[in-house]
Formats: sequence, structure tokens, C-alpha cells
Amino acid sequence: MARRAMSLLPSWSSRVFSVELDGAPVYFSLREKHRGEEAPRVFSRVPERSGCFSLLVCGGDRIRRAKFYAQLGDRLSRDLLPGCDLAPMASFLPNVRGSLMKGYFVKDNSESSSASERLLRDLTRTEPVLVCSYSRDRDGQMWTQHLWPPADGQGTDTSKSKYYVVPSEAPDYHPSTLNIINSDVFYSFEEAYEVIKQCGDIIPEATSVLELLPSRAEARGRPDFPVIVIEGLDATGKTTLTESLRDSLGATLLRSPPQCLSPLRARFDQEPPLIRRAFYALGNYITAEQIGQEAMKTPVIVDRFWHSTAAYAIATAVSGPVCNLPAEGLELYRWPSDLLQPSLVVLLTLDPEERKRRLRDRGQGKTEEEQELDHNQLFRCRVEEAYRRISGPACVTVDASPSADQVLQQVRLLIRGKCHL
Ligand SMILES: Nc1ncnc2c1ncn2[C@@H]1O[C@H](COP(=O)(O)OP(=O)(O)OP(=O)(O)O)[C@@H](O)[C@H]1O
Ligand SMILES: Nc1ccn([C@H]2C[C@H](O)[C@@H](COP(=O)(O)O)O2)c(=O)n1
Repeated sequence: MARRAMSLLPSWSSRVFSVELDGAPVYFSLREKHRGEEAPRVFSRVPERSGCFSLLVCGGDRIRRAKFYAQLGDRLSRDLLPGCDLAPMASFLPNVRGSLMKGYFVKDNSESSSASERLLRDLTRTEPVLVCSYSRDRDGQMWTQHLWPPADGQGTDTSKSKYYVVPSEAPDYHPSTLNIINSDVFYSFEEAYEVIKQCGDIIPEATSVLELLPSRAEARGRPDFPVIVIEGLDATGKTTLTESLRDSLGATLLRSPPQCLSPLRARFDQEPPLIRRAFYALGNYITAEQIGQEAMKTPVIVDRFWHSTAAYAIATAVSGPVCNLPAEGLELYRWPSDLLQPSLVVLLTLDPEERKRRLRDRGQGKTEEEQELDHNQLFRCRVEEAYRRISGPACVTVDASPSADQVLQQVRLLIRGKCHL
């Protein structure tokens, strides 16, 4: 951990930090000399003898990092004194892919910060974290950041790690977009496979996933029969439509994740994004193998595929309004080159009120992500927009509010036009 932390130090003063305050990020950066700027807003109203801290998850292997970060917020809320404010934070090098570190900012509002310091010091001894403390300079106006030496004290010169904290401009892209590739969205079988393989010693079910994988993932040549994927938020009518298409076209109906992963799905849904998304990514490759076999004999209809995997992952990694999504046309939205490409992808869209009505009428239990979709209008908009931005193949949007039969006819027309069926 110490050696890894050291390798981050040369870039420390080029980093930007963001603290989520009331749902909006406040950005700051570090300077060796102060030029009279006011301290960033996050440092207001801290008692004289107390201070602020940042805790960034880094070092260690990525599985451990992901697992630790997933429970860090709860752990800090539980163990910090009631007078402390806790806010999600991140640190990144602007426009440098993979440079994002996530963590928490602690503002101690109690008379003395010694209890927080003790707790954070203990964490640095056992966990993959970097901790910085912030203190006021003599006149009380400026704040300085001090990087704590790693717990084993190996070779860190702390006198060189003191910086003034100054406000910073918002970056061009939302910082979360920097780490999406191969942490939230996987663009090859190998990348997703590596994650699930590395989980084997902590998640026994990972071995079962590996046993179900096709021996070699490769985009086959074009299948003999058309492959039509139906996508959309929950309750937009995918099941209803895919079953009707199967019956009316004499097609085979498949889904992603495939049936064989159903018993394992709930287990992986509990895991942090890195592991959960790798599981769904591999599900697509198993489904692709099944598609390859079935499409030699009949047309194939698929209920959810890679569009779902990528769109939900991107929409979850980024917070806030749609404008925080990675820009349209970026490589983040490209189809994995080793994954079978469908002939047509249809995205069903529905007015949010009608979607809610259908959900109520259906009356089944909801997953956490489905509840999030219900409660969070912004999340729903981000998922739909991410769906639309994915290319290679892009999806064709169909309004799913008419009757089930009308939607079926509409999609049949599209299939006839595109696949001559
Ligand atoms: N065109 C339609 N008009 C009215 N109701 C519909 C229509 N299509 C489907 N429904 C009803 O809406 C509900 C949700 O449909 P369905 O289960 O097909 O959606 P889904 O997209 O597969 O959902 P999920 O992703 O959550 O499985 C069901 O009760 C279904 O009968
Ligand atoms: N190919 C897939 C299918 C599903 N997911 C994820 C995205 C959502 O979290 C959830 C939705 O599935 P449903 O509840 O409708 O079965 O599953 C995915 O990532 N990739």
C-alpha cells in the first residue's frame, strides 16, 4: 500500500478534488504558494481547534478497493462522532483516464478533532487508503492540506506534502467518467473474466460463473437468421413484446442474463459495481453463445443485451443531470469488438406515469435499481439517454404507450424493413 501511495505523490499538486455538497460538487486544487484566494466553501464554519480530513481509497488490488469503498460510507457514519459531517469526495487528474480516486470528506464540527484523527489513523494501518488533514494557517483564512505518511512510515517526506487549498474550475467532463472503462463497463470478454476470476477467493459463486462461460469468446460471423434485441427500462413491455415476437415469428427467445445465471444473480447484485457489472458483462457472452447456436436454425429475439449492461452502468457511475453523462460519440459508448452484434436493437420508451401505472398493476417486488428508477427521475433520464448514445448497433426507439398489439405491429414493421422477416 505504501509503495503504491508513493507513486501517486508526484502528481498530487496537479490533482483536482471534488466534494459533493447538497448534491452538487465543490472543486478545489492545491498550490505550493498562496495568491490570496478564499478557501473553498467546504471549509466554512469549522471550530478553532478542529479540522477537516479527506480519505481516498487507493492502493491494494482493485477487488479489495471496490469492496472496501462499498462499505466505507456506512462504516464512517457509524464510527465518527455525531458532530462530524461526511460528504462523498473524489480526486482526479483532469482528462486523465483511470486517475479517479473515490473517498469521503470529513468536516469535524466538534471542539477537538482528536477522535476523528484516531479513527482515520487506525484505518490507514489496515485499509487501502490515503488520508489528508486540513488545517488553518496562522491568519485563519487559508487552509493547508497535509498528506499523512503511510502507516508503515516508509520514506515519506511529509514536509514536502503541504499545500494550500484553493477553489478550482469544474472540469470539462464529470470526474466519474474517467474510470468507467473496465471498472463499470467492460469492452471485452477478457476484462470482465479477469474481475470475476480475481473474486474467486472471496466470492465462492464466482467459480460457478466461470464454469458456465463459453470456452472462447469471439464475435462469430453474421448469423444465418436475424437477431433482434428488445431493450428498455423495467415495465416498458419487453417481456410482453418479446413473447409475442417469438410466437408470431416462430423465433427463439433468449435473455441476458441467461437462465443459467439466475440462481447467482442476487448474490452478484449485492456486490460493488466493479464485480456486479463484470457479472452482467459475462452474462452477455453466455447469451451470445446461445444466440450463435440458435440463429443457425431460427430468428432470435433477445430480452436485454449489452445496451442494458452499458446504459445502467454508465447512468449509475455518473450522478446528477443528463449533461453529466460522457459526451455523445465517445468510445465509452462503443460496442465490444468481441461480442456478437444483433441485426436490430429496439428501445421501448414510455411516459414515466404510464410506466408507474404498469408497475403498480403488475405488483411484483422491485430490485434496488428498479426502486431507484422509480424515485429518481434524473437516473431514469440518464439510463434512457445512455441507451440512445450507444452505437454499433445503435437502438431504434419505439413508443411503447399504445396497446400491446399496436406495439407488436410497429416492431414487426421495423423488423420487416431491416431484417426482411
Ligand atoms: N402495450 C402495453 N399496454 C398496456 N400494458 C402493457 C403493455 N405492454 C405490457 N403491458 C403490461 O405492463 C406490465 C409490464 O410489462 P412487461 O412485464 O412486459 O415489462 P418488462 O419491460 O418486461 O418489465 P421488466 O423489465 O421489469 O421485466 C405488465 O403487467 C404487462 O401486462
Ligand atoms: N444484459 C443485462 C441485463 C440486465 N442488467 C441489469 C441492469 C439493471 O440493473 C437490471 C435490470 O434487469 P431486470 O430487472 O429488468 O431483469 O439488470 C444488465 O446490466 N445487463
